Amino acid sequence: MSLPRLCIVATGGTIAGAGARPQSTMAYAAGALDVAELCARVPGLDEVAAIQAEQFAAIDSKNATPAFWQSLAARVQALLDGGADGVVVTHGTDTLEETAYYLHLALKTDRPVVLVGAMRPATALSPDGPLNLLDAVTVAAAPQAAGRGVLVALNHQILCARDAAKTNANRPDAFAAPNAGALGWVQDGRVAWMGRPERPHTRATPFTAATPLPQVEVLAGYAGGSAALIRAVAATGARGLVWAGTGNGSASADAQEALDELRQGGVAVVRATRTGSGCVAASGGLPGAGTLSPWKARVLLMLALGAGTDDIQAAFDTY
Ligand SMILES: NC(=O)C[C@H](N)C(=O)O
Repeated sequence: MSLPRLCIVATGGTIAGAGARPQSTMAYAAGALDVAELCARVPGLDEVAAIQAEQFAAIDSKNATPAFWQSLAARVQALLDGGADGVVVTHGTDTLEETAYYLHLALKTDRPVVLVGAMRPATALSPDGPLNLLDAVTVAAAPQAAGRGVLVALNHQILCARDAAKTNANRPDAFAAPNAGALGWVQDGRVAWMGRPERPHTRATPFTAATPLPQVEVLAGYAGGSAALIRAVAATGARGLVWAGTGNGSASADAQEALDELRQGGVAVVRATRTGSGCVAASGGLPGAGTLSPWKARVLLMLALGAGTDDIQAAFDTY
């Protein structure tokens, strides 16, 4: 039986990080190792799939931008259209959840696309990257991965790109899907599936890598926060603002007044929560982000505005 033909698209991050001190998970250069070195550190990779590897970028994911998402999506789409059976993207963990959700909404494919990263650099005493990469390739090679949209594989878990979130700054088990749980698990080279994404993704959205991504900002609510920051958004040229509100997306009386002014001035404002989990409904004339985190709500708001969507709440209720 022939092996699936997978592409590994490397973008940098700690998974490709190298530092001088083996105990350091802070002082290292993200993206220092190239994709050939990354693959060479994973014994057995070529027994799971026929791998074609390419270096797309070598960035720390804190420096990822919407333009980066678009060019990455265009490249992954080209590889899939060119006949790849699936794609694994190695990525820094800091903004992996944003890139993953963007790809989940913008790619037009049924084939598996799996994002993977690591919390410890490749030169650490016990790096988590090599097993994470082997697991991600194992997931992308699994026939049942097809049609589940973009997946995130780290620390044995398979998460839906819509729900995956970095929930810890240091630990190898940093990723979770607080509102949804795992779609599956990888253990000893075997994949156990637990669920499928409920909401439309990939082929079932109107978004593509060519959808414009207008500027959308995020501001957070906190005790004594200044409404002046909210008012200042109008002058930045932003088309949208995600309000990472306290509790269920609430805003102080001052903040609510400033948010209303912004909305009346034509900026699309969406309420989300700073709590890390839960569901935010529409309130006070503002649409609610539902179970999306503020960062994911920003991705969807950019795409919805870029696609000319009139009913923003409907987009949040759908995707
Ligand atoms: N663990 C990591 O990958 C963090 C790194 N700063 C990055 O996002 O590129």
